[in-house]
Amino acid sequence: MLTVSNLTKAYGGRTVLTIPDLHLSPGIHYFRGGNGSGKTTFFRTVAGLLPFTGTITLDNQYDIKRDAVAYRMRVNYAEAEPLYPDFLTARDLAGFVGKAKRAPAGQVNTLAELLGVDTFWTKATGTFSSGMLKKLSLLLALLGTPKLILLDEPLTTLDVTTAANLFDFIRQLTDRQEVSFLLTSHQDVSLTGLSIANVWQVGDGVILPAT
Ligand SMILES: Nc1ncnc2c1ncn2[C@@H]1O[C@H](COP(=O)(O)OP(=O)(O)OP(=O)(O)O)[C@@H](O)[C@H]1O
Repeated sequence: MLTVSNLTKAYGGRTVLTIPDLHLSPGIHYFRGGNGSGKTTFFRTVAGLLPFTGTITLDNQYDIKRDAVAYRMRVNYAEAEPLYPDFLTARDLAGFVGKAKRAPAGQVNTLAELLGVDTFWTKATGTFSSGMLKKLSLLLALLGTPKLILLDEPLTTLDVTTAANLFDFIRQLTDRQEVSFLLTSHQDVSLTGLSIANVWQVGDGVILPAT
């Protein structure tokens, strides 16, 4: 599903990740590691938000650099701590992102109800609690017809009902083998109820299968 080759990611000349060769099969992948180990850097790089050296290819077809638009249409990302321009509403952002990601008719409203974003649809994000920001970021990451969704710390600040709805929805998508997910969490991922077959340890600048 995702192939990473000869990747090096540095900030200001300091290398924080080196990934010679990583193949991720379809399904749900959990990345664990201590604070500052490189999980968010890896996710932001795979999402196409950070420059890097090397190659990232989706489905042996879409190269993140060569096929930049096609790749980004198929890879969505929810930040661990999302921030938006504070004057925009949930409706504004879902409208923009839904259009950019070519969301199918009705998808925005269905997801807004699933995640409870409909209850604060027209409020400015500057007035949101951290849980409301998290719900909106998860909604945005589900829009369109992605093949891969990256969720950085989806459990933090999410209320129990919304978390159950979200993970039920993810289970349906992965059962139908439509979408793959990469997750990070400092909390117990068994709380998601998802069957996570692939666990990776991030640390010392590398990513290795967890033992
Ligand atoms: N914008 C940046 N500029 C410089 N260094 C950065 C930047 N972002 C992250 N780093 C460094 O890169 C390393 C990896 O950070 P990253 O945020 O990827 O870790 P993480 O595993 O997501 O951590 P956490 O679990 O605390 O969220 C750390 O040493 C961090 O200091």
